[in-house]
Order: sequence, then structure tokens, then C-alpha cells
Amino acid sequence: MRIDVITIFPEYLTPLELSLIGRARREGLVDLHVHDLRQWTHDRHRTVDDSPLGGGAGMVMKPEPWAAAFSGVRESGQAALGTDVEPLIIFPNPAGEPFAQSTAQEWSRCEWLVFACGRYEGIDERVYQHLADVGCEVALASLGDYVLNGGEVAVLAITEAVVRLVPGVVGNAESLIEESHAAGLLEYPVFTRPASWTDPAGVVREAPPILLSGDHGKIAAWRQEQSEARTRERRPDLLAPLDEDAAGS
Ligand SMILES: Nc1cc(-c2ccc3cc[nH]c3c2)n[nH]1
Repeated sequence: MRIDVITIFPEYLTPLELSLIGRARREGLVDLHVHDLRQWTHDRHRTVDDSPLGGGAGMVMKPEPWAAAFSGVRESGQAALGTDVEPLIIFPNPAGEPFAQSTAQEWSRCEWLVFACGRYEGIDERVYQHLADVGCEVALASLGDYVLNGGEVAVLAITEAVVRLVPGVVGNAESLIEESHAAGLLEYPVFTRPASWTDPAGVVREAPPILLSGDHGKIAAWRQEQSEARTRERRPDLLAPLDEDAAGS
């Protein structure tokens, strides 16, 4: 998988050099490139924004640098990939489609993702129109109903959620199956040693004895029951589709 990120704050993306994602890059499972949008400006001040037409607070990102950036990244990406494959262009945007585990699973199968990090009050709408008119595949993704100052934090989260699903990135692929949202449920509670722990308040806390039984069938059943109970309690909305399916079967 190739990933390109276009941003005016490239240093915001340095966490992608760390840990699991960093290792995936070093092992060649992911080819990730971060680009400073200002490299596609030509004035002395390397201007990427201007006042909103029609007035209003803040600044809007100018269309020219973005159009040049997409063109440049497309050219370098296709040269590196050795094909005329087109990327999926993803704009983190509070007005976008909610990003969910199902989105991460879909995008983890893409050959090439290009992330565009907006800032200020957003990007001139004509950039989106231009990309659509030249046939680019574009997605607007929201991390949730809250407002960030730009797209970089969203790209960190989306990239981690997507790349960890790329085969070979997570050592134990089985762990991807049982985690929250992977199967439409919240994951079960986990415990480790000591089986009996006296907490700082002097309370003795025992791990569920079933987990020490060695009966893997019963343990699996207990974990499924815990996932369903936890989902019903905390996220009944996740069960609605599953309940409908069950009712219809
Ligand atoms: N889910 C979510 C996305 C954003 C977001 C994404 C891009 C920009 C650019 C300027 N402000 C932004 C905010 N906030 N919340």
C-alpha cells in the first residue's frame, strides 16, 4: 500500500514513523510519503490561504496550491508504482461520512491512498469540484461529531486504523478478529496475572475463574456473552442491525 499525505504541518505526521506503522514502513508493507503543501506555492510568502469570499471569520485554503499538489503527487505516485493506477483521495472533514471500522477494512484493501489535510475554515470548494470533474475518486471522512483545527489528527487516526489491517502489519492476525467493532460488537474484558490482585485500597480483586479453567470452549462462550452484554449496555445502536438480522432469519 502507498500512502501520500499533503499538509502544511508535515511534522504533525512524525508519529507515523513510530511503533507498528513505523515498522510496517521499514518492512516495506506500507510506502508512506508526507508532502508540505507549500512546496506547490510560488510567492515569496508561500501563501496557501486567503480571506473568505463573501466575508466571514478566518481564512480559506486557496485552490491553486492544492490542484498543483494533487497533480504532483499523482505523477510521483504513478511513477513509483509503475502503473497508471488512480488513488483514493481522502479529505478528513467534519461534514464527511463517519469513519468506522468497516471503512478502515475497505480502505485497507486499496493500493494507494492520498490524504489531504485541510486547515483554517477549510479548502476552496472548487478543489473538490475539480477533482470530481477530472474523474478522481474522492472521500470525505469524519472522525466524529466534534471539530478539530485541521485534518492531520484525523489522518493519524485513520492511517493507524487502516494500516494495522494490512496483512503482515499486526503479528497475530487473530487479534484483529476479536477486537472491538471487528465483528460488530465491543470486545470482551481482558485480564492477566496476577489472578488475585489486592488493589491500593486493599480490595482483593479476582479474575473470572472461568479464564483459569483451561476449558477453551467455555472461555470462548463466556467472552462472546461478555461482548454481547457490554455492547447491549454501552452501544445498543451496534446491535440494532444484528437484532434485525436475527429477527429476519
Ligand atoms: N471529524 C472531524 C474532522 C475535522 C476537521 C477536518 C479538517 C479540517 C480543516 C479545518 N478544520 C478541520 C476539521 N474536525 N472533526
